[in-house]
Amino acid sequence: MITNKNTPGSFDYIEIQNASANARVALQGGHLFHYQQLHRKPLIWLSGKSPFEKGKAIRGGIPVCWPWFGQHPTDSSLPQHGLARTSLFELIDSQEPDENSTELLLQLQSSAETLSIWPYRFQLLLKITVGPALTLALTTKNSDTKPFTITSALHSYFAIDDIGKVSVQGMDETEYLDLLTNQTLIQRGSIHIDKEVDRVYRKSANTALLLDGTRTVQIRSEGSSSTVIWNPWSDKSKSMSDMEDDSYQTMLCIETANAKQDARTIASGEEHCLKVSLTESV
Ligand SMILES: O=P(O)(O)OC[C@H]1O[C@H](O)[C@H](O)[C@@H](O)[C@@H]1O
Repeated sequence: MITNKNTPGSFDYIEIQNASANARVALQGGHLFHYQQLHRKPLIWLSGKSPFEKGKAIRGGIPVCWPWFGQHPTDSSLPQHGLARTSLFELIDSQEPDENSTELLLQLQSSAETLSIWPYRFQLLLKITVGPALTLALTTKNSDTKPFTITSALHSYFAIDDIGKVSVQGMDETEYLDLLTNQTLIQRGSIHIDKEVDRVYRKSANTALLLDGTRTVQIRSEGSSSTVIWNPWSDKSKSMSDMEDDSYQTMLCIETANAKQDARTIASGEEHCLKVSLTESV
């Protein structure tokens, strides 16, 4: 079942319920902010202090960072993580192929407003499939006459039981850029988090595993060879108005990205798809 809903502040979202899972997707940002398999805990984390306000990004869920990830490369006055996450997408198609699966197709197209921030014509399509797995496929189509270069991320916030028990597998021997120190290092073994972490793993494998002591999540990426791992830890959580002080203990971002050297140049008329598929097992 697909239902149009809105919060008391008139923040529009779509609620999906089928035989295997339920989910919620805001039209602002094409932002999935809830996904939960039947009889399981939510897989995707959402801050209890997240604003649902027009023009402000939701804290949690899977923000679409596009057409740049992080700070704009030349103009730091432009919004962090690009223009998509605060722009209004439209729902252009929805399907319920069987009782276990629901598909939404959302679109953002260039407009006078986007052109004033980023001077290229584009069509951005986000296909979200809610079922036993959660899949997001973000397709960038260049409808301009000149090529453009994007960085981007499907910035997934995972709900976890206890950050102290988390390990992320699949990055052994992978080079990463530590965004906190600007050092390039090599990962040895699994990733464990015991402090603030903000890293871009380069040439990362297509599959990573997140284990938190109670469940395992398989993260399969396509069209991406960079993965961002982020946990703000205690001090930064306290400094962020949209996070609860101890929320760093129950969330971890593992972001399927085209970040840093993994930027993609798309020729006029061409397209690029960044995709992630999440499957949970106990
Ligand atoms: O606060 P936001 O703009 O949502 O960004 C949240 C985080 O996103 C990514 O993980 C970046 O690598 C971090 O540097 C940033 O702090």
